[in-house]
Amino acid sequence: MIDTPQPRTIPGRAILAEVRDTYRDAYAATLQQHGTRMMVVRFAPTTHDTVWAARMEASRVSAEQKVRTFTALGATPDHIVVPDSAGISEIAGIIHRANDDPQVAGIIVQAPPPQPVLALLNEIDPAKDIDALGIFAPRTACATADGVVRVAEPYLPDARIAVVGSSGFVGSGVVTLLRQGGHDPMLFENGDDLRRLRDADVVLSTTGSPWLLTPDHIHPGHRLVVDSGFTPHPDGPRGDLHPDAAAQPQVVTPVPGGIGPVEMAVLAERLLHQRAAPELGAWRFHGLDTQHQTLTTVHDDVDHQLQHRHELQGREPEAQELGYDRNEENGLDLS
Ligand SMILES: Nc1nc(=O)c2c([nH]1)NC[C@@H]1CN(c3ccc(C(=O)N[C@@H](CCC(=O)O)C(=O)O)cc3)C=[N+]21
Repeated sequence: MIDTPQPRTIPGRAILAEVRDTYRDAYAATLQQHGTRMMVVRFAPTTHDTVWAARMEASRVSAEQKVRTFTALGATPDHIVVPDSAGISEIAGIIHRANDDPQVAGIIVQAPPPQPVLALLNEIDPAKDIDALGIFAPRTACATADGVVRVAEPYLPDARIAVVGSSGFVGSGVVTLLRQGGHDPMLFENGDDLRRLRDADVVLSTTGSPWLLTPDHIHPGHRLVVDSGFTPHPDGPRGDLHPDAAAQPQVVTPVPGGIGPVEMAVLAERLLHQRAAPELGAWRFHGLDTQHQTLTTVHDDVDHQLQHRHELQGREPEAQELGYDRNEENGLDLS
C-alpha cells in the first residue's frame, strides 16, 4: 500500500463552469440592450521558426477557448487571424475600427504579437482593453495574472510566496497584484538559482518554459504550486512543471485544466463588467474542501452582490433587470 499523499488539483474547468452559469442570466439581459461583440485578434506564423510556431499554436488554442467562452455566454466573438507578416497599418486599422465600433465591448490581441505590433497595443481603447494589454488600461493586470492570484488567494496568508518569471507579461502582473494585496513575493528571473524555491510555501510559475521545474525545486512542503505555463506539444500541452514535480506539492493547478480555464472565467467576468455591471465585485476561489470538490462559491459572491444592489434600489432581483446603466452611481463598496 502506497501512502504517499496525492496532490490535490485545483479544478479549473469546474471553476469556469460555475462562473459561466452564474453570469449567464446577466449576459442574456445585457445583450438585449447593448449587443456585445468581442474581438480576438491572433497571428498566424509564416516562418519555420519552431519556437515561434509553438507560441503561435498556444495563441491559437487560447483564442479558440476565448471564442468558445464568449459564445457560451451569448456574446458574439470576432476571431480575426492575421499573418504575422502583415503590415502595421493593416493591424492598426483593425484595432481602430474596433475602437470606433460601439457594438464591440472588448478587444484582445493575442500575445506575443510580432514585434512591430507591440506599440499598437497602447492604441486599444482603454475602455475595451479587458486583458490590460496597453499601458492605459484601467485594470492592474492581464486576465491570466488575475486568475493566478485569485486561485492562490486562500493559500497566501502567512506564506512565503515565490513568483517564477517575475518580469514577464503574466509574472509582472502577478507581482503587482500580490504587492497590492500587501504581500512581498520572492522574485525569480532567468538565471536565478531556482533551488531557492525550496524556501517558499507557495510557488507561482509563469515562465512558459515547458517542464522547467523539477523535483529539485518542488517538494511536499509546498502548500500550493500554480502553473500558468501552456506550451502545446504532440503528446499534450506542457506546463512549467515537469510531471515529477507536479506530483510533489500539497495542491497544484494542472495543465491542461488549470489556469487556462480560470483565465477564461476572469475574462467572462471582465466582459460582464464592461457591459452590464461595472460595480460588480470579483468572483473568488475559496479553496478546496475536504471532499476535494470545487469550491469557488462564486454564486454566493455574485448573487449576494446582485441581491444587495437590488435591495438598495428597493426591488426584488430579477434576471431580466440586470442590464445596468454603466454610469449609474449606487455607492456600493464591493471591494
Ligand atoms: N493577450 C493574450 N492573453 C492571453 O491570455 C494569452 C495570450 N495573449 N497568448 C497565448 C497565451 C496562452 N493562453 C492560454 C489560455 C487558455 C488555455 C486553455 O484554456 N487551455 C485549456 C486546454 C485547451 C485545449 O487543449 O484545447 C486547458 O488548459 O485546459 C491555454 C492557453 C493564454 N494566452
